[in-house]
Amino acid sequence: SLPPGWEKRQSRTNDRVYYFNTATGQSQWERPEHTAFGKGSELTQVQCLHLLVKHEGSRNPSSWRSDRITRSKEDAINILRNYEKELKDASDVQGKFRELAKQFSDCSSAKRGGDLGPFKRRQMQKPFEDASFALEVGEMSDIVDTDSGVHLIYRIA
Ligand SMILES: N=C(N)NCCC[C@H](NC(=O)[C@@H]1CCC/C1=C/[C@H](COP(=O)(O)O)NC=O)C(N)=O
Repeated sequence: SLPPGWEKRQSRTNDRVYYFNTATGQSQWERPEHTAFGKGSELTQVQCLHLLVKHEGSRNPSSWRSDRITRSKEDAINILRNYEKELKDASDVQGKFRELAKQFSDCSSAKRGGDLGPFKRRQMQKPFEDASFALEVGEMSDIVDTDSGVHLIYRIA
């Protein structure tokens, strides 16, 4: 399928197909490889999965998994590093991510495979927002640290 923001159109002058960039309004013959909202243009919203591991310093150290989360931040990071290794070896990264988030994420989004739904800037804590908006679709973050705990983020849209 085409990268987000592009439309395939039929040229009237000759029966060739061309590609229309709905973000900039320009057209081109070549099939686009990158999203129409290139690095330059401002992304207004993204959709990400996340896997949150809380620790004793989390702003809300409890979750559907545990009434009182007492693990150290260091242990939380080590736990995420193990998931990160598993994900990097996975053939279906998104499927594996949803599976791990469902089982282990300390966020209520676990029941949706870690899916937070689409969000705009200024909705999530800043480190999470910055990491999410810097990802390409299909890319996973490094470990991200917020007041909620430590996260892995996977951008899906
Ligand atoms: N718009 C959507 N879907 N929900 C509102 C999100 C509010 C936002 N939340 C976060 O930034 C944390 C870090 C990234 C995800 C997230 C989820 C937190 C993590 O768990 P908690 O620390 O709250 O116990 N659980 C839900 O909010 C915030 N500004 O506090």
